[in-house]
Amino acid sequence: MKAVKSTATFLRTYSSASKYTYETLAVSVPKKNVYHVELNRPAKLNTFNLPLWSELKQCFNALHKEPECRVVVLSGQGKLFTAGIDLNSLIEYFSKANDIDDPARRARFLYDWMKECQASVTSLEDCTKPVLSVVHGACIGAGINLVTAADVRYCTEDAWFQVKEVEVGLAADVGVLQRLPKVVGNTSIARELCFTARKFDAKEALQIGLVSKVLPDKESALNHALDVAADIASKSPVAVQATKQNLIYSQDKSPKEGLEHIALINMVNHMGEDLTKSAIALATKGEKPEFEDY
Ligand SMILES: CCC/C=C/C=C/C(=O)SCCNC(=O)CCNC(=O)[C@H](O)C(C)(C)COP(=O)(O)OP(=O)(O)OC[C@H]1O[C@@H](n2cnc3c(N)ncnc32)[C@H](O)[C@@H]1OP(=O)(O)O
Repeated sequence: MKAVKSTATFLRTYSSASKYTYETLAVSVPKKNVYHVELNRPAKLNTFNLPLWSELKQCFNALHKEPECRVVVLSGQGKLFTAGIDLNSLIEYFSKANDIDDPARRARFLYDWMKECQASVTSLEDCTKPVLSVVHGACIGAGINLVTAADVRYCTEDAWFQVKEVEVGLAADVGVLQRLPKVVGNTSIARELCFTARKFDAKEALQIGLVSKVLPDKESALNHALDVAADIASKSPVAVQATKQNLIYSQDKSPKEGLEHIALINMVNHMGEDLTKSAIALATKGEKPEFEDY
């Protein structure tokens, strides 16, 4: 089994990651054009405090614009992927809201916070680079909202999942209710998991289609994700990113609308060099082409 290289080695090799420095996230570039974003609050089980919500959005917005980034692998440092929202920050936030006497202003304060947290999760979809997520240990509450906004999910044999919000007394509000039914393509199981908040394991996650592969441990799961990411990164970034844009767009549109969307994107992209390069290489059985950053 290949070992995962240390972050220091990656940073030496691909120095552009040093631009991306955060309090709650670690960003490295383990392979050419592959960025690795790690939730980095291991002592607090990578729980979502205010800086993490905000930095996730900043990071994915920045990677969206980073020409050298073609694929993102998302994982968590420490013993598990994430234990969900930081309950202390949740309590602190509600106590701040309760200090606002006027109901209209209190409601606006709560609304604005929810919208910020939603935007943080949705930044994975807004980023046109494919996001491959790797869950190990546990993925609770906000975590399952997050990974359902990723393009691909892998997990380890020891992983478990929980849409825990109803146990915390709230209806999940950062994406899982909207995305999980589509991700698993089965509203009955999605609703059961959201209503009961029961834990489910890696085997069930694979069986319902939440994850596409279960790997023995974190090292093999990360290596697998990085290999898939490197394969995607070797392809035309113009083609890959248009594919993601259209898959996301088509999720809640008719085939006709989705087809119109891809026709509009491709009428521009078909004039680009990547199509010609790829077609010539395939037709002549030539070498795999290299593509410019995008
Ligand atoms: C508008 C936004 C809306 C978003 C909503 C999102 C909702 C949710 O995410 S609901 C889910 C909330 N999360 C939980 O209920 C999980 C709570 N944690 C646990 O059940 C256990 O910690 C767990 C089973 C994950 C792991 O247990 P273990 O025995 O291995 O570790 P612990 O000793 O419990 O935890 C280690 C330290 O982490 C702190 N911690 C764990 N979870 C949270 C959390 N959710 N919020 C804040 N802090 C957490 C725990 O207190 C320990 O800290 P310390 O005592 O300082 O070592």
